[in-house]
Amino acid sequence: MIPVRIGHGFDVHALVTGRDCIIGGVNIPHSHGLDGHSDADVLLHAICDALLGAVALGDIGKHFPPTDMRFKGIDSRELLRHVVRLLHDKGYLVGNIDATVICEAPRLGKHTSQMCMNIASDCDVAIEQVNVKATTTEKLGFTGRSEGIAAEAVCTVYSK
Ligand SMILES: Nc1ccn([C@@H]2O[C@H](COP(=O)(O)O)[C@@H](O)[C@H]2O)c(=O)n1
Ligand SMILES: C[C@@]1(CO)OP(=O)(O)OP(=O)(O)OC[C@H]1O
Repeated sequence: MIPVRIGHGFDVHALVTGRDCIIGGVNIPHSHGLDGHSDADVLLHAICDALLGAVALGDIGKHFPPTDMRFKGIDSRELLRHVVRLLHDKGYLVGNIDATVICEAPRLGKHTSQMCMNIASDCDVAIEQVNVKATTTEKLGFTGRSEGIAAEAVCTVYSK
């Protein structure tokens, strides 16, 4: 068994009216929310993909197809906890997670510590093992025009 593995995840969701803006399990007050089959938590989806990638288990769409009504409106923290169980079943534990959310608005600085707490709890790790950052794209591109929000995540996992 490979003792340490890394994973990478990337996700994008469109910003629309009439939806909640849930990022890292935090419902952030904002004029627009994120569109998707689930609660569209772009950050948790990038983290799920990083963890799945680290243990070569495919991607989020393979495990939770967007055509499956069981996942309509689902809280992505449930998806993350399921992914962590799969990782444990494969004999691995989460090492650390570092993630970046990319958007002009909402401002995320005051919410990142709660996001880290949610992620650490769902991944069964200490808060020191999780980091969430935010950046803009200086008004450039689809994130710069606030058409959507992107997130990237990298993680390490290690064998039990
Ligand atoms: N949605 C965001 C974007 C950024 N921040 C914080 O602002 C800092 C500067 O952003 P730049 O895009 O100019 O690098 C960034 O480091 C974050 O701390 C934010 O809170 N919310
Ligand atoms: C999370 C899932 C669940 O059906 O739905 P979406 O909210 O559309 O999110 P996406 O990042 O496109 O990943 C696909 C699905 O697995």
